[in-house]
Amino acid sequence: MSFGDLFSSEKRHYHEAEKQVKKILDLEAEYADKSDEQLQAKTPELKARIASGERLEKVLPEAFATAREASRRVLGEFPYPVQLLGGVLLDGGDIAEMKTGEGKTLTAVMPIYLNALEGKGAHVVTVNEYLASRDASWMGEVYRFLGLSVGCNLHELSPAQKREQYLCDITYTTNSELGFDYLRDNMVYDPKDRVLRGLHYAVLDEVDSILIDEARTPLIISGPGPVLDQNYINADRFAKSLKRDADYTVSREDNSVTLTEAGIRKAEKAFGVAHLYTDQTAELVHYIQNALRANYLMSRDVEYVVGDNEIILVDTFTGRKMEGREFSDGLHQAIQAKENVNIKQETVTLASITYQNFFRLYDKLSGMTGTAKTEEAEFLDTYNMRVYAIPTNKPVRRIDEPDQIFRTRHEKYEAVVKDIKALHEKGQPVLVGTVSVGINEQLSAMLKKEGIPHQVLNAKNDADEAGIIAKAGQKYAVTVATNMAGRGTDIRLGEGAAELGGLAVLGTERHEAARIDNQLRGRSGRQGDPGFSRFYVAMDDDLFEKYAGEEGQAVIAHYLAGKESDAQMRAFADRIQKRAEGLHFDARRRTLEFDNVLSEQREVVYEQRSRILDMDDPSEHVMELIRLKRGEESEQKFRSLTEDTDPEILKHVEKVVMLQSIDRCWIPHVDFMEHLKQGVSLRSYAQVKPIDAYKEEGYKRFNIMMNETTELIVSALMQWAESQNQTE
Ligand SMILES: Nc1ncnc2c1ncn2[C@@H]1O[C@H](COP(=O)(O)OP(=O)(O)OP(=O)(O)O)[C@@H](O)[C@H]1O
Repeated sequence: MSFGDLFSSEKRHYHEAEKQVKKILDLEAEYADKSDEQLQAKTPELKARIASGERLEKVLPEAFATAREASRRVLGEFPYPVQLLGGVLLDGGDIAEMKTGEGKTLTAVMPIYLNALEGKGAHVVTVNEYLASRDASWMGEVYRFLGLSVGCNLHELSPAQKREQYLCDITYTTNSELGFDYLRDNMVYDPKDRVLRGLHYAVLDEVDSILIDEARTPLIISGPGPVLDQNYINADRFAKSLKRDADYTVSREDNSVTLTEAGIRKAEKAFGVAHLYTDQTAELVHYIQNALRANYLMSRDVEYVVGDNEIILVDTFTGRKMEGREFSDGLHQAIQAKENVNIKQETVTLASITYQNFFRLYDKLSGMTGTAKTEEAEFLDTYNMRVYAIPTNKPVRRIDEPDQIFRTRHEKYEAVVKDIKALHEKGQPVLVGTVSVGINEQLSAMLKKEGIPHQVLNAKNDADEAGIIAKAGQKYAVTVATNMAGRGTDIRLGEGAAELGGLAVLGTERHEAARIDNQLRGRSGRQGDPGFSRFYVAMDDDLFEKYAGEEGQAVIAHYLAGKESDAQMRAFADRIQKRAEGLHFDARRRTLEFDNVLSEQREVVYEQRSRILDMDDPSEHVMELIRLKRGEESEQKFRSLTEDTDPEILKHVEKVVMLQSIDRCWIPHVDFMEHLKQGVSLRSYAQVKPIDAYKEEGYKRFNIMMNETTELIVSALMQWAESQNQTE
């Protein structure tokens, strides 16, 4: 599809949505005349029509008109036409960009009501639990009035309670709780322990936070790894018994230790294996290799020091200790064995998924936010969601001033404080945005010195902050907040504040994404309120130090020498911000590419697990595996061994054993992918080898594992059967 086509398809789509809005508006008077009972009767009626095959698109105007009228009666809020437009686009599986204070919470009610009528569950996903609970109880009144059930899924709930929430027609929850529930559901041993029932339709509130900002770090469930102490100790003992050059050689150039032929023979003898390098001995080789590296490449007090029963890494460039950091992939444990300190248990990743791949599992996904247009291409490319900018209910009156440019941060903060003081003296409310908590506190100290009373927020307590930020529009209020603080709460102007010019937003630094800057600006000027926003930029800001590069530093030097104008530096700041955005985009892309490898396999494994979980009688499957792997004779033997066992118990055991085998094969694979991802030189991995190479490697390993799975199932069952035989 060319851009031109895309553009016209978007226009067509938008046009269709407008037509739907008109239909909803046409129903306004008719629905206003209905009694409560008549309005409530629409729910079963529409449900039945959808169940008998009527298309959602067809039912939409009536469903929206119903929810709209119910909102008026229950909440006293009647959705504006622009909210209807936003709602229709949400139903279409796209992103509605609606400015702060336009009433996104209410907008979502209509498409959620409509999609819940299908009876498969509709989810509203927010970024924190405070918002989920607030919106569930606030909007919940409308749904309940219309006869639908509403749940709120929170972290603290038990599986049984969670299940109850997900069984409601509509469920409010957070992105992380939802993702973890999905992963946990795929790790259960009894289908009754699952909490979710499919992923049907979701509206993501603050969709850019969820799908862009949080998309860099996947959701990971980890658990204790195998206890390996003895293996490390054995390998260490073996390594220490070797003689340099006779049994092993060291190459400092490529930082490696290699066993000689004699060394290999010794290893085979020491560990009782016929051949050291085979498929079955890979794990052993790994232990030996780590023990060799620990003993002959890593030097105490150079690469690490031994602390209070622990190994502490040393940065070999600066000589500084790196507390809390560890060598990966077993080397740390090998060094612990070498130095005879406690061997920490390893952790393994039991399951992981990126938000990208998780949310793509929904039949239909939509989202809303104040700021998405800047990331339009990524939304389309990654999620196949289009971004529509919804016009505001009233024209925006806020004035966005050009950035103020300073030579140094010091000068900048002095100017910020001076401006806050002036605004505060006349009573105009001020919201000061900072990128980091550190700056937040520094500014607060400066304000204290000036005797300016103020509130400080740094996204640590969502519920308290919502209360504070809601008051940021009062006369004389000065609020210093990090970007994320109190998100999702809109700021209404207090009495007399509009006459003073409305809320003043001062951004003390340009963020690494323009989108986040826009979010801050958008805090002011809601529903046609007056207000202004202004950013302060200094040449030694983090943004430039991190992303300007050499040529950028030259531009800055020019400016400092008086050779560039402020206007040129504004354009320069835009350019550097774009560069930062590009790099972050690349990072998300890479995370996703790694996860894509896992994703296809996750599908197979989770499906296999599900199939086993849902099996009434796994015996047939087990028999087939045995027949396949071991032949008729084993089958006979197995049957005779298990003949007297209670068939119900046998079924249960067979199931659990099969599930465990799948997990045992799957987990190291996930962990392997994690290693790749977390590897120090992730970037070099991606540069040196094309991603496809990893994919192939993944498949290869996976195939082996699937074969092993069958092996494991069979041998575990045989073992179990034999033990049964002995005890009887
Ligand atoms: N149609 C309406 N009529 C009257 N009040 C409304 C309407 N829609 C929303 N509101 C009110 O407007 C305020 C802002 O709503 P909401 O918090 O949903 O805004 P928002 O778009 O989500 O903003 P934010 O970006 O802060 O999340 C709320 O107090 C809500 O009650």
